[in-house]
Amino acid sequence: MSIQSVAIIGLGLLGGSIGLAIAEHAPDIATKGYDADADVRKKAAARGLVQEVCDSAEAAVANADLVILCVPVGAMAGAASAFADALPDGAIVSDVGSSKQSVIDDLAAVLPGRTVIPAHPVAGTEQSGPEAGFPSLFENRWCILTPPAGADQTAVDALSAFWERLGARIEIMDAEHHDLVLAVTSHIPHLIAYTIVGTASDLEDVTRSEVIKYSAGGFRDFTRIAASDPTMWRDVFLHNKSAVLEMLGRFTEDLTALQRAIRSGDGETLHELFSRTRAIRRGIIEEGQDDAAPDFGREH
Ligand SMILES: NC(=O)c1ccc[n+]([C@@H]2O[C@H](COP(=O)([O-])OP(=O)(O)OC[C@H]3O[C@@H](n4cnc5c(N)ncnc54)[C@H](O)[C@@H]3O)[C@@H](O)[C@H]2O)c1
Ligand SMILES: O=C(O)C(=O)C[C@]1(C(=O)O)C=C[C@@H](O)C=C1
Repeated sequence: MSIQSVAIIGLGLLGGSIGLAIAEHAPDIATKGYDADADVRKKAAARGLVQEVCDSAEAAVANADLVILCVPVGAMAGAASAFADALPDGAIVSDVGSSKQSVIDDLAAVLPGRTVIPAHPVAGTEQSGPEAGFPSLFENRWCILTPPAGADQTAVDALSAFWERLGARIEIMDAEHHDLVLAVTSHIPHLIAYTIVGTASDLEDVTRSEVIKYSAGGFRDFTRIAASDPTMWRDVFLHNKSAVLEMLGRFTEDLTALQRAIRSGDGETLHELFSRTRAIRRGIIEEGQDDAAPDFGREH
């Protein structure tokens, strides 16, 4: 089975990038798209993100052999219900959501008996919307597929081949493992970045001085991702709740140990940790992994 016709639901950063990447890397594939926001549809048409921008989700999926949901994880069920009755027989439904178990549960409920193969391209930026997409977003990036137990292998192979055409590297993982790994490598870093910007900003009120204005390079490097879309990230934390809370617990314990070391003047502990983590971070850069996802380890 090879993918000939793709419908993209949600034409923001991810949906737009998929449309542009298909046009560049797989121009034989036909593309249609739909977004719930009329203004986004207008901008998507103007930028040519897909060949045809439709006025309904049902029109977009007619004749599609792959439908990709590119909406916030909290909107997946609603977006899929809108086209459920028009989905062609045999079509694969996938998504790009940043958490996976909740998407599997939500799509199984609204698309019973249909072929659903969730995916997560681990590639993005702090930008969002129809102006933000670009065709090289997925090149040399991981795309993690989390097929549910008993998933149709032909569909998994077809979806893998599709993402490979866009330049991605494929990893197959179970959804629970995905959600734990991404909690620590992506979700908690965003939470910390959002928090520290809020803390620094609140400090301006206390000190009556312009803390953010004088923020140094470290703060700026570290907080780029705090400019990310609030709806997307609200949904990630609400839908990957247990994995985030588990990893946040571990992180908090490590942070508390450092707090203790600072309070007690334990320089040895601080130096040992900073040396170890510097080597790990430098290793990521030297191995050329800086632009790709970390090594997730293989469970399969
Ligand atoms: N931004 C990233 O770095 C990144 C990376 C990988 C995966 N993701 C995931 O990709 C998905 C999309 O993120 P994005 O960055 O493209 O967001 P975005 O805000 O740029 O685009 C999302 C679009 O979905 C539309 N939408 C919302 N509800 C809809 C509905 N019911 N039907 C149709 N359209 C609807 C919105 O109008 C918006 O245009 C999210 O699930 C996110 O977790 C994001
Ligand atoms: O580079 C960024 O700006 C991102 O936040 C991208 C990023 C990440 O955390 O790596 C964000 C969310 C995703 O689901 C995948 C990628």
